Amino acid sequence: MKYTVIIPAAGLGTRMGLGFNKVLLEINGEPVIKHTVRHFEEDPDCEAIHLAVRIEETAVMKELFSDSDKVSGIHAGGAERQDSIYNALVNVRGADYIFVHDGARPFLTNDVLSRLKRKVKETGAAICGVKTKDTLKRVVDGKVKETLRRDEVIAVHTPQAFDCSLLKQAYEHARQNKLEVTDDSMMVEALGKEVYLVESTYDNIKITTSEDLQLAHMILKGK
Ligand SMILES: Nc1ccn([C@@H]2O[C@H](COP(=O)(O)OP(=O)(O)OP(=O)(O)O)[C@@H](O)[C@H]2O)c(=O)n1
Ligand SMILES: O=P(O)(O)OC[C@@H](O)[C@@H](O)[C@@H](O)CO
Repeated sequence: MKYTVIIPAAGLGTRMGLGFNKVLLEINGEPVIKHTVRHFEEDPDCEAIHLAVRIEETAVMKELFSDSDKVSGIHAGGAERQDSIYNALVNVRGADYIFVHDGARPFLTNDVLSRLKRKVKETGAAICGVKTKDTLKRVVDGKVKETLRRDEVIAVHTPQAFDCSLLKQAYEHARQNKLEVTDDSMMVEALGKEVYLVESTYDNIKITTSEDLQLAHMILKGK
């Protein structure tokens, strides 16, 4: 199967507190976004890579990927992650499948990618995630309302993989209905479509806060 990947990288990285976009932070001598994009550069099934970037960072991103044949679109990001992805998505043509992967998740593995490819081919909508290790409770105003059934709860990661026409339909529907989402699956779920889960790895972290950076260095050391 062949696919196109959209990588949103147009955040501010506010929770990292660096004062600049965390995807440009160097780990192991290279910006996070370079590590992330490499997984798709090296995957023969990935035909094209589309990035959504902050307008002020367009030049630096173009420079970072100037030697890439696969990075075929660098698009202006939007106010929210979903706006950034939309701006890239409307420019994707001729793809059967679209994968969406956070620019801030640099530790994807080939096994996770392979599982997603198999599942999306079979079903049209596949996401990845891991079982949670802690007990999970729903808490409102500091008071426990309920304990969730852990066998029914998953911490969801990216990539998330979809049939191209389904994802485009889901994004248009979300825009028309002003849906605010935190992942792409939520838009497809809103259409009433089934989304299937495959296993991710605990290392497939999103670099979000400064603790994640320490974790990132440990993951790299272990590789
Ligand atoms: N308007 C936005 C917001 C986020 N992202 C991207 O979406 C991914 C996941 O988002 P998140 O971890 O929330 O990143 P930031 O928005 O940068 O972080 P923060 O919320 O702390 O500012 C990141 O690769 C980020 O660059 C994006 O492309 N456009
Ligand atoms: O923290 P935010 O809500 O900005 O972004 C979260 C998303 O990136 C996240 O839901 C996916 O990576 C899937 O976990």
